[in-house]
Amino acid sequence: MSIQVKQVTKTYGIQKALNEVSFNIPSGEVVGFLGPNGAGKSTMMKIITGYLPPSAGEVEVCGMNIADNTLDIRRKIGYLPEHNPLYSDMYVSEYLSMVAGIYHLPKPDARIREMIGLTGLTPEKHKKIGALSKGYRQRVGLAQALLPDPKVLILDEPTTGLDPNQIVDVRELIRNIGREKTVMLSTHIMQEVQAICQRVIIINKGEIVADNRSEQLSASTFQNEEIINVEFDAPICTESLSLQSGITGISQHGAAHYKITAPGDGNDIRPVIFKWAVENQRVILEMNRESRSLEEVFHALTRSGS
Ligand SMILES: Nc1ncnc2c1ncn2[C@@H]1O[C@H](COP(=O)(O)OP(=O)(O)OP(=O)(O)O)[C@@H](O)[C@H]1O
Repeated sequence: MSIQVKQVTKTYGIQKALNEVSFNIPSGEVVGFLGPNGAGKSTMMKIITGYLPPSAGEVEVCGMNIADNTLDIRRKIGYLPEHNPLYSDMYVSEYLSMVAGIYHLPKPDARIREMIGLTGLTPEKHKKIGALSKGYRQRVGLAQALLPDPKVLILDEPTTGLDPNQIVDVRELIRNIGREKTVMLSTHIMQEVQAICQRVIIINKGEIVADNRSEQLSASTFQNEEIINVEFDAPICTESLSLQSGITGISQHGAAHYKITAPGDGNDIRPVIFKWAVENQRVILEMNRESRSLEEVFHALTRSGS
């Protein structure tokens, strides 16, 4: 197991930022850590990387307890904090040399060249960091996080503030890195999770509210409801259809287009709709199960009051 978080609580004065949070991340998994503002994402990431101690609970990274092995663990973790702290007066190569020195890397020049290539910094490597665009500064942050060849990469909102082209590039970079390393990334962007992550953990008000494979999250969240979209050849009598067993609701969307709801109990409602259409001389032009977007899942799990 790469990361084991056991019953972690963190309080800042009277503010409880994390409340008995537990999860495990196996080696090689790319996990999206989602939550609204103030949910506790950055706090959790700072605790995993050893920059903040938990108030209670334990964290193990690569089998080592963070409280007893903070320095060893920092060598195993690459960390890109939310506000990527860089020295704007340093040149890209100079900054990466300094980071390599901190880690006592055996062949720093070769490794720096490799990371500059991997993160696409080659055309900008002779510039001062202060002269770089935000996207390239983010790449410098990723390059420093990757320099010691960490087993685990923790990325706090890695694409925030980037333009759409830079977002695509940095996502592609993270996807490639995720083939070899355990990656945990926080984000507010749902498409980012769908594009990069195999698994999603959603945190709200300091507590985990969902933890599932990306593709299963929707079904597990909306397990008590299924929606079928049906387009008939002409408007139908909804009262008649709603009397069929298993149908809990019908709403009209367009001339002959309906959303039909049924309990998500594993019973397929589509044959019932089909049979009703035949008996009532209606033709079904299109029928499909609606898949809920990750946005809807996020909203359902984290809207205020939940
Ligand atoms: N140093 C601190 N002192 C006091 N309270 C803090 C401190 N750091 C964070 N908090 C509080 O803890 C809670 C969790 O904050 P955290 O930064 O972990 O959330 P987040 O999910 O990363 O939010 P965002 O998406 O806005 O970055 C918030 O209510 C925040 O105000």
